[in-house]
Amino acid sequence: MKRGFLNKHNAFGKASTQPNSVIKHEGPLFDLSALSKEVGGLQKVMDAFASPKVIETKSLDHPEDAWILTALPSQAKDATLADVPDGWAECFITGRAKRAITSVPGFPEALPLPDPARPKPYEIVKSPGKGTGMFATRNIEWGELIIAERPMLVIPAISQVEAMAAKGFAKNYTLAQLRQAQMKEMESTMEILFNRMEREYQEAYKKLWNCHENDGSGPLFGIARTNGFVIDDYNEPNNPGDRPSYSGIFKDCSRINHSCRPNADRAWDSPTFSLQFRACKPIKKGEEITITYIEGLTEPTSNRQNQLTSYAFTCTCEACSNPEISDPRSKEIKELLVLTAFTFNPMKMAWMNPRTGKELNLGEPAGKGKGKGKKDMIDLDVAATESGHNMIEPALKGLKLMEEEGLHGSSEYEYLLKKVSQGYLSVLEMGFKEKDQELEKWVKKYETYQKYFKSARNAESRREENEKNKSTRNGVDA
Ligand SMILES: C[S@@+](CC[C@H](N)C(=O)[O-])C[C@H]1O[C@@H](n2cnc3c(N)ncnc32)[C@H](O)[C@@H]1O
Repeated sequence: MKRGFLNKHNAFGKASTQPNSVIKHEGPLFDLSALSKEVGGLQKVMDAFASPKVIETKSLDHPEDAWILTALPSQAKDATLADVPDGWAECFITGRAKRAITSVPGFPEALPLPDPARPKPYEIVKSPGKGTGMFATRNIEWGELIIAERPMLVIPAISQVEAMAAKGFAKNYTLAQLRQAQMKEMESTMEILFNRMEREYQEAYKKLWNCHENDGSGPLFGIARTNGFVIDDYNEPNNPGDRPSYSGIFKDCSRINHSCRPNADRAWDSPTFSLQFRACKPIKKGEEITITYIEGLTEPTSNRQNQLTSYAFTCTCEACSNPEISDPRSKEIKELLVLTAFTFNPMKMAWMNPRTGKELNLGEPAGKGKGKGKKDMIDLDVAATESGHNMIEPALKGLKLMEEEGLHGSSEYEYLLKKVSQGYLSVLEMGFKEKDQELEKWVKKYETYQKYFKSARNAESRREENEKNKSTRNGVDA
């Protein structure tokens, strides 16, 4: 892949951070309706595409739907990274998102240091066959914070760009024209954002990988599409399917390569305005630090490879290199995950899929007791005991298989830890005192997992907290 091509681009002028002034788009972002009437479509008139019209404003209070360019956390004019080592992001966001970001309690908190007593745990160096990557400079423990980093840029995620474009462009555009116009428009906005970036960030940005060089993305937007991490907060209401609306591009985090059996996990933390990565397996000095770029790590190898096509590489991780071992094991894990998701409904005396509300045809619930008979007298206690027993066995098996498969950093692993703990809790409540130690062991494991991997503060943690408060208020055990 060609590198260094960006140096020639005329967008890379003098660095000018404009921290306290806000640049606002004037009029609709994607109104190219006049051009769409041209015979031959937009292709013919690429140079005539409207560039975003921007006006400077000192106002800090913007209408909810206005698209603005702003630095967050805001900085003094001409601030440098030497003055503000935690950094800041040049953002292209709505007035609504800016309000949401800045109203998070504690914003902008200082970044946590990985471990002040120990040397920096990573370096960015060449990774054979993968360009550049992040490598451990010392042993890193399970759960340890590897890096907390603020984005250099925050821009609309691709699904949000599409939602905006669908609204703003003329109806008679073909899909290809629409895509072309989106790309052109985003590239123009990226040029303005880039020119606002601090000089050191500009240099780092230019060096990031671009796997969208030949699809019309434009050099700056191509880099953003290759290196963006979804920011799990501040969603726009017009984004279909409640998908994350924003994406962040990072100096170091964006260098982390993919593995289907990753050793690090990430979470967005709103008060510090940073993305945080923790080791989800012990990592040895010299080992590459990897994350997953895709969903569904228990999917078959071919599905995972398909999901990676937009990144233009073929994964060669342990699982992708040994599909004959990995695929059947992953299939079994998936089945166990489905099984443990079922709950026993004592009113119906049946196992229910909580998502579909349908009964599972498993036969009788396992275990001893009078609840075994389908039409027996309904006995909530017995049903709960059996539900616990039934949950423990598949969950333990799933955990073991996940460890063998190298998936013990995944959210499914946490889910199974919870299921085992719940299982032991329910059998203990029924008087099986000998299970006390087992319960303690698994609850401790689950809580330790949560302490590290659920420590970030974002929309998800707020939602979980609300649900917990709601169920406590209703007198239900949280
Ligand atoms: C976000 S960048 C990661 C950093 C990048 N390697 C670099 O040099 O800056 C994503 C790109 O890295 C490369 N990459 C990531 N994971 C890889 C892997 N497992 N094998 C080969 N290439 C990989 C691909 O080119 C991908 O498009």
